[in-house]
Amino acid sequence: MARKQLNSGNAPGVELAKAKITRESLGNVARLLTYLKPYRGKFVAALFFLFLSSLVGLAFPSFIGALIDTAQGKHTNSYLPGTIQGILMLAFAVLALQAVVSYFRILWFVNVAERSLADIRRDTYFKLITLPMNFFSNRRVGELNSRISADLSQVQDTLTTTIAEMLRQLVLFVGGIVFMAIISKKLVFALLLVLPVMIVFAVLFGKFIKKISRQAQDKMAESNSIVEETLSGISNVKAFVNEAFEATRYKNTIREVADIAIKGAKYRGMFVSFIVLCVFGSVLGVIGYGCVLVSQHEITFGELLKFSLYAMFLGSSLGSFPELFANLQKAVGASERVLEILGEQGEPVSITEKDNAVKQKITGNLAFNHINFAYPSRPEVEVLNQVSFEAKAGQKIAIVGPSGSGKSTTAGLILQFYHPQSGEILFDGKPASAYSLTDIRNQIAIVPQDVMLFGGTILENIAYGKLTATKAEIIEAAKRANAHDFISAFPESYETVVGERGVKLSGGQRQRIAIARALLKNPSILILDEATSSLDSESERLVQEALEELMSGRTSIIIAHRLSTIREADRILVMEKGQVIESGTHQELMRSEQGLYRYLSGLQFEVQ
Ligand SMILES: Nc1ncnc2c1ncn2[C@@H]1O[C@H](COP(=O)(O)OP(=O)(O)OP(=O)(O)O)[C@@H](O)[C@H]1O
Repeated sequence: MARKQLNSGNAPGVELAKAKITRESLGNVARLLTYLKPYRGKFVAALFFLFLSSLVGLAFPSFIGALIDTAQGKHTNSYLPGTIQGILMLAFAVLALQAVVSYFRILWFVNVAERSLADIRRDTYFKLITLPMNFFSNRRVGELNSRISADLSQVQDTLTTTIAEMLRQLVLFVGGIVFMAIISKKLVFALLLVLPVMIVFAVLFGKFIKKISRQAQDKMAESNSIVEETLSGISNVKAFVNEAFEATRYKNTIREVADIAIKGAKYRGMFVSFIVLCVFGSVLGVIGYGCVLVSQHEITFGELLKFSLYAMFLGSSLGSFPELFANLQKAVGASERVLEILGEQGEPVSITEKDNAVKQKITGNLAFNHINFAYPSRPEVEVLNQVSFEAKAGQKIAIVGPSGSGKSTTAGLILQFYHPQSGEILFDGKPASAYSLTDIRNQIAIVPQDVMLFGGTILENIAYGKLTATKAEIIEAAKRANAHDFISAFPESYETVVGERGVKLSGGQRQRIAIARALLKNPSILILDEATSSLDSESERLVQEALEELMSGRTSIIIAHRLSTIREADRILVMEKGQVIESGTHQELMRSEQGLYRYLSGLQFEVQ
């Protein structure tokens, strides 16, 4: 039977989909096996030791048979000593060899698998974080996460356990047949008569079971995503009093999972019963026939015992194949999903820190020239239509407009998260393509609506803007961002842990941390995505002051929700349905009586 896993993988409990084993899928997996290359010496040694230990395992029935025969005064095996003592001594020596070999085989297999898996994990992660935004908009975080955790753990299990076990069982199977044939061809012939029928039946049955377990896995994934969505949006669930709705939704899918799994278990149970009945039943029949041969003095009693032990090896290795094969199928599926990521085209960004130094400086001139854009996931919906504007270095450009008009999309294009289908984005008069992606993003900072803080300390969170910053630089940035005072008020000051397991910061405090982060980055172009939720007036004043400090001397693109904050902007672009329909200063735009800006201003004035 398949052994317990020997590694750090966390695959148990996560049922992974299996894939068809075809020449193509095996070819794919072979691509992952190239990760074994640096460790091939150890891997080959482990394989050899595995082979050796399996082979040595095959010697035991011979020892036992020979012991019985010798006790009865017969010397049936000319390769072994003729005395009980001699056989025992040799058997113990082989046992000791087996112990040593087994130790190294496990150690080396795990060693190779863990190291190569760490390499695959690293590459997959590197690939993931350099993939374009479009890749992420089409996938769920949970699904991607499971590729790195569950899928790779399955591959790991296969490398450390399944492959080894398959080889071991194969050696026992083939070796068993050969040794049995040496004892009695007639008996082996009898055994081989029943085997092929059982194998064909087992394969067909296995396919059927696979289909059912796939259904269960799909349903399970559905129920997992309910949990994930509900928990990550728990405040929404509570606010809408939708606990009952979510509970029913989850209860129903989970019941379906159970129903399908039970249906699967029924057939799996039948499958196991079949194996037990047929495999062991036929072994029993064959041994019965062996007894007849002993009574006719064709073989000795010791040889029959030896044969029976080999037959048991054969039975157990046959019994273990379905599970091992299923594991292999899962690993093939898992590898294909991992390879899918590894095969994606990443963005040309560097993942080595030393390549991140700015090579081409941008002073801060930015222009959009007749930009047309549709998201790759929805190519038929034009989100930006002929958008043109210019921001000279140091200017403040505000973008206003109703929800869905394309403001955040414009920011995404500046950051090169996406690329326009037509038109050009120019930095200092040169097209974006003339710069490396790293150079552009290194010289732009964004203060987003929802500031994301990592689960580390405040110091680390500010340092995210410039990883090489000294503590003095970080404190200086925090001071300029009006954040130093509130940070110092915490008992652990800059070492205070924030995020899920730490202090919860208020919206205004988070924004000031984001501003400090941006100050530290010292960008030429700044994108401010103004928070829609309003802060209390003191907090608002502190944030506004910090923003003024941040904006001074840089090109700022302000996505504004409150028109009161952008009166001083050099130009205001008014967007509607992906088009810039008005542009000018606050005064200019207010003069246009029928203008959208004036209308929106009026609305906000009424609300305030
Ligand atoms: N990743 C995406 N894939 C496909 N369509 C998107 C994507 N992101 C936004 N859109 C669509 O693009 C349009 C413009 O969205 P955008 O977020 O730029 O608007 P916005 O003006 O910033 O709105 P808001 O003020 O509500 O933030 C919307 O119709 C939106 O549905």
